[in-house]
Amino acid sequence: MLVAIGSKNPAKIHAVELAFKEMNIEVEVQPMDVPSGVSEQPFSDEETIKGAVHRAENCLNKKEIDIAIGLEGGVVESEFGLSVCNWGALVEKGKSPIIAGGARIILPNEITSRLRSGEELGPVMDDYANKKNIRKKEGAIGVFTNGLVTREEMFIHVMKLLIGQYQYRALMES
Ligand SMILES: O=P(O)(O)OP(=O)(O)OP(=O)(O)OC[C@H]1O[C@@H](n2cnc3c(O)ncnc32)[C@H](O)[C@@H]1O
Ligand SMILES: [Mg+2]
Repeated sequence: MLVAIGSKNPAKIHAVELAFKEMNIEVEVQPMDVPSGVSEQPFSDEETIKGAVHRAENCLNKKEIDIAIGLEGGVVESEFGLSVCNWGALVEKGKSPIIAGGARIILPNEITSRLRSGEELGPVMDDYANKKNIRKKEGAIGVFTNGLVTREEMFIHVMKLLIGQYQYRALMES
């Protein structure tokens, strides 16, 4: 089975590959550079979900692919502070998108204030931790959980929520 992923970010690509592998489903994963159709830094669940769905749909439009995955990161305001959010979409040709969300944590104020003034989480995290390309590696969630839950691991969980729902739908339709 050929599965497209609408990103070239290794943390996302690995998560897709590892999730299918863990579930013993053989797939060829094809990373594709596609637009998310939302801002570089989505600021709500709705915008982040939209980005995930657009990424997946744009893969389907581009090539003869049966299933496409979109994974999108964003932030969400709350009474307790700004949290990271991550959403995934699995899109099958001719069917409605399957959607699932990932674990979230509240970001520290020094990160939050910079995001509220228009900066993007990726570069802000690199600056804060004095590292390069955190978004492609452990992610903000990895930094602030002391490496216990990485961005890849969080996306693997999102992928399992997507694949499980995909299998359930197939079962119900059979
Ligand atoms: O190449 P793409 O697929 O776009 O991957 P990305 O790392 O840019 O990730 P998103 O576009 O999905 O995330 C939106 C923004 O939030 C940033 N971001 C999201 N989650 C992050 C994390 O865990 N650590 C660091 N930056 C993160 C990211 O760099 C973007 O600025
Ligand atoms: Mg991005």
